[in-house]
Amino acid sequence: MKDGHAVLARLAGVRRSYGAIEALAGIDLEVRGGQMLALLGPNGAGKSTAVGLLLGQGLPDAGTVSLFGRSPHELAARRRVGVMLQSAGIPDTLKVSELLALTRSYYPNPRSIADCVMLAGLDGLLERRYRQLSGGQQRRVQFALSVCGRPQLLFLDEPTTGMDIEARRTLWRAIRELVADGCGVLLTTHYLEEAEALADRVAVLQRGRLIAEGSVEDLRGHLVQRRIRCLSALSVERVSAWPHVMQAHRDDARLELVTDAAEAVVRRLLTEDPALTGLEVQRAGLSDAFLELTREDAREAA
Ligand SMILES: Nc1ncnc2c1ncn2[C@@H]1O[C@H](COP(=O)(O)OP(=O)(O)OP(=O)(O)O)[C@@H](O)[C@H]1O
Repeated sequence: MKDGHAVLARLAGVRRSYGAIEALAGIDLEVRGGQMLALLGPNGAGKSTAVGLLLGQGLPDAGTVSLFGRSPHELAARRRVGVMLQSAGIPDTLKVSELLALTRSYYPNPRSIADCVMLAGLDGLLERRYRQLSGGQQRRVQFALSVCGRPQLLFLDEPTTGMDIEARRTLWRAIRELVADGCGVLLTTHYLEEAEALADRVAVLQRGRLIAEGSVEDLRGHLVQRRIRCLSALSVERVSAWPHVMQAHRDDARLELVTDAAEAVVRRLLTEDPALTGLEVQRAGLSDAFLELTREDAREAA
């Protein structure tokens, strides 16, 4: 099953406009086997347009789109793909077992029902009608349907929306197993925590352009900022005037600072307030990096 990290899907120099709206302004993107790429971006950034082109919905105005080295319009390429989209269009009067049987019948070498039940956590749901399931249970069935054909490439659009913590953990475990087994995954999500937990690579789209791409670590590395929290009587006005303090605010007794020179600022805090307690220094997470990247890009555009 494994063949290194071969490119399974590629967008090269892709442009796509809807009338005057440029949804994709020339992007290059690759999804590789055995890896998860998380595609992030604010609303309207062009994520669905990019995924749609890879699924053979429409054609780019310029550039090339390929799936397994073929056109996404070829059935042979699409057969190797699994899709879990938000708008699932599932015949909802059918039982879960019937939905699985129907979907499995489209594929030459489907997973067994038992495997699907285990992967997606469908215990006890097979004889229930789809429309009588809770939102989170329906998402699990959608996941099972997307993987039952043993796809080599899986598209997941906000897969854990509406799931409780336990169901989300089960799904994350299943996705990790698939990736370890060589499957390539393209995840689009607004849950940065999910991208942080699962993705090997992250690409950030904004206004149709790719503004950052790399590992979660690379993106975090973009940020030199640290967040310092402590219990201190020092005033916000006073610490705001110190070099390298970029933001300061107070929440009751708690003082919170953002700085690009944490060590120097911590030293000064301790010197100027020997009574200081509860010191915490936090590294920025993916969500901080994402916010800063998109803000920076918006500033440049303005
Ligand atoms: N069929 C369409 N007709 C006209 N404009 C469209 C169409 N589809 C998308 N757009 C526009 O193209 C841009 C990119 O939309 P797209 O749906 O790809 O963004 P997205 O990143 O998936 O957003 P979201 O996070 O809100 O789902 C938006 O400005 C959107 O309004």
